[in-house]
Amino acid sequence: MKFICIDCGKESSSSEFEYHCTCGGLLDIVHDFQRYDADLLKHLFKERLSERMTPYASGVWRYKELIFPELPDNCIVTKYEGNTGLYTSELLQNYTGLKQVFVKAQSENPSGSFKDNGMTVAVSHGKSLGYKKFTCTSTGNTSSSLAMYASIANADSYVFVPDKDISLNKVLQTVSYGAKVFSFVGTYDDGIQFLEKHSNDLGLYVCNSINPFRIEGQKSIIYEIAQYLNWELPEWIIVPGGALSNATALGKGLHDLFTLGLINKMPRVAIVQAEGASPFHKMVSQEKRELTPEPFPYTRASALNIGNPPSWKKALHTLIQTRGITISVTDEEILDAKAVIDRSGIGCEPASAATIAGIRNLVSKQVIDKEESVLCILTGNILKDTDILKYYHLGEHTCASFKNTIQHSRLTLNSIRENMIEKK
Ligand SMILES: N[C@@H](CCOP(=O)(O)O)C(=O)O
Repeated sequence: MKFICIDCGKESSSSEFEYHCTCGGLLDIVHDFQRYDADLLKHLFKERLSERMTPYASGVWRYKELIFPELPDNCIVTKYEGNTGLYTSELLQNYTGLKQVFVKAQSENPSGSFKDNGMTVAVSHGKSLGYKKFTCTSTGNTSSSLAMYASIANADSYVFVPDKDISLNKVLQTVSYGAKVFSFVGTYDDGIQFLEKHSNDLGLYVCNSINPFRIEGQKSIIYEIAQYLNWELPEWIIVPGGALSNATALGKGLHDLFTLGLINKMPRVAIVQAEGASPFHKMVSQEKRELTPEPFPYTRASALNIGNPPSWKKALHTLIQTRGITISVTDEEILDAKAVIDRSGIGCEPASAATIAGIRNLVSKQVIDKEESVLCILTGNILKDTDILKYYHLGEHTCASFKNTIQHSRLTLNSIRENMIEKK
């Protein structure tokens, strides 16, 4: 394994682990895949599906050879993450206008978000280097995931969360797993800059997605999708875009699968941002070469409250290699799409629903054809943000196409029953 700077191309070896190159660019991990044969890999990954309670039962470590082959098994910190469901529903088909629409529910991960796929690898790497103190800045999913794995590794976690516009549920989850949580004035972007400057002095191992091991782990999401679908991917894969680690890992995973001959066609990728936090979409749609940070990002999909996504260059690479596109959607579109995902029995946090909202939009503009097959990645669990559920179902939200109101009345159970019999 080697580290290559995505800006200047400088190579460094795995013994000199840093998050950045000396030029300031982010690092990418490059493996030697020459030695692998596609059929042997398929066979190995299939055999491991019958593992139980071993690291290889994990939907991440099943693919260890493609993620972190050098890691000794006794350093693996796992909660058997991955192995999440792939679903479709008639409601989603009707809502998007597509005949074939799948969702991959990373929301079913142990801490309730896709971050677990990357976090198991980052914390395992940190452990292998002897770290006992882990850190991140977060809108709440990264922090919950880190806090959970750090506790399993018998280590400490120090988490920095913005003091507003994030979900309290996620902060409470983080605290409950045992993290020391610091609430600060500023955004995720300020937190990243702080950690980039000070984590080394503080002896902290950073678990945000500027850490390339996070990206290696998150690649497993598309590996798993490909394996479930017998190594034939849909024509489109859609992801929400905040810090852009999801889009980065997707592009890298697709590149691996294609290079190894595990798939023979690249799907197209669409990255969906929330209108109030869409610096990447603006850059792409205006054909600019540099991202202009947004100092005050705001969306109700709080996981996407990011104005200066650190991985934008890596995500741009994903777009280039997949003939990908970007789009932004309003909070209203996100919440209506979320209601449909929830009503389908799948459920998700608001950020995830940006995908379905994006698809609906792209289908109506005929960018995605109704006959094409589409899959989107759901990032977080329905209970990650209960304030939004209250707002949508009990509040003043009026434009919901699936408004699912709770019957509020002072009726006795008997009179409710009589009412129901009458309506039958
Ligand atoms: N929504 C994320 C923010 C991005 O975090 P990172 O792990 O990609 O650095 C969160 O849950 O914090």
